[in-house]
Amino acid sequence: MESPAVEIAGLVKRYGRATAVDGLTLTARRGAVTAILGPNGAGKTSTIEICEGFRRADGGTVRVLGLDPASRELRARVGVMLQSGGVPPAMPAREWLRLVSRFSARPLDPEALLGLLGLAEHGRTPYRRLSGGQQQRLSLAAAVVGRPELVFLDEPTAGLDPQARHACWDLVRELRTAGVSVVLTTHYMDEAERLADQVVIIDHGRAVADGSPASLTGAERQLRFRARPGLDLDELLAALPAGSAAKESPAGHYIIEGQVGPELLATVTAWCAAEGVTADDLSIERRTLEDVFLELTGRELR
Ligand SMILES: Nc1ncnc2c1ncn2[C@@H]1O[C@H](COP(=O)(O)OP(=O)(O)OP(=O)(O)O)[C@@H](O)[C@H]1O
Repeated sequence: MESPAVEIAGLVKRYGRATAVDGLTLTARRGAVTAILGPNGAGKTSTIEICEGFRRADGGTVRVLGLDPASRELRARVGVMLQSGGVPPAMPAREWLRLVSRFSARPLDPEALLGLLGLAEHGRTPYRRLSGGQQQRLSLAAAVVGRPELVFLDEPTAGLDPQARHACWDLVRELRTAGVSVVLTTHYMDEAERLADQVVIIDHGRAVADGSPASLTGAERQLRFRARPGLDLDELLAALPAGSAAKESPAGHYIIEGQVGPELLATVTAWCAAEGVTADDLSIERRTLEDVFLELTGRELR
């Protein structure tokens, strides 16, 4: 049987006395997009860098395409998006991409990639004169130009404008269609929800949730509205059908769960009217990945 794209079991990474990754276990499937989410400092970059062979683990096992991450064989098979670029400052964008493509036996067309990522007009611009977002797109192009089997993308769309973000998403979808495995980290929940086949949420260096976006958010719908903070939810609950739940999170934002149908909707609006409360932005929605993320990882800043 073909080995998974990435298989991590009981991974531990320490920096001095601090434990950044604390027994992380996850499997990223071949040909799928796996998104690793987690608050700042959760251990995402440490994990990715261990998979890329840039850092050593202090415990546990990591297999990338069935091999040790340090294996030389992986260099030609794995694409890595470097945050700092690793590009000589005076190197024009097109020349860099062409140079990187020559390391591969079957590269993608550098010109097509430049076009896809909106860099065609900047092909002659030295790397140091590209904007931050353009440099980032060039790093993304360089990670995939060698037609790798697996790509690691650490926050590929951080700081990109909406157009560039959509172009990046299109590229990731094209990679998946071509059978490439993609492992990415992101702080954008909508990005994970749109792109990922599998989402792994990590917190304090451990996986706290793992599954498809739909399985994590569930099928249940919620009724949401905004109103003045501090409504008496016990009183509201007493009026709702049995089995309902109500919470205020954050202040002034109300979420009602249960059998969300006409009866519940009518009861909530009637109760609000009786209280003299206007329910703003009333909507019926499924839980979002952001809801799940905040429930699992809390609201404290890291
Ligand atoms: N080289 C290092 N030396 C010491 N501590 C480090 C080093 N790299 C990371 N850490 C610490 O390890 C923890 C995990 O960092 P890591 O960069 O893996 O988190 P992350 O999930 O990628 O965070 P972010 O979302 O902010 O990028 C943090 O507390 C960080 O301060």
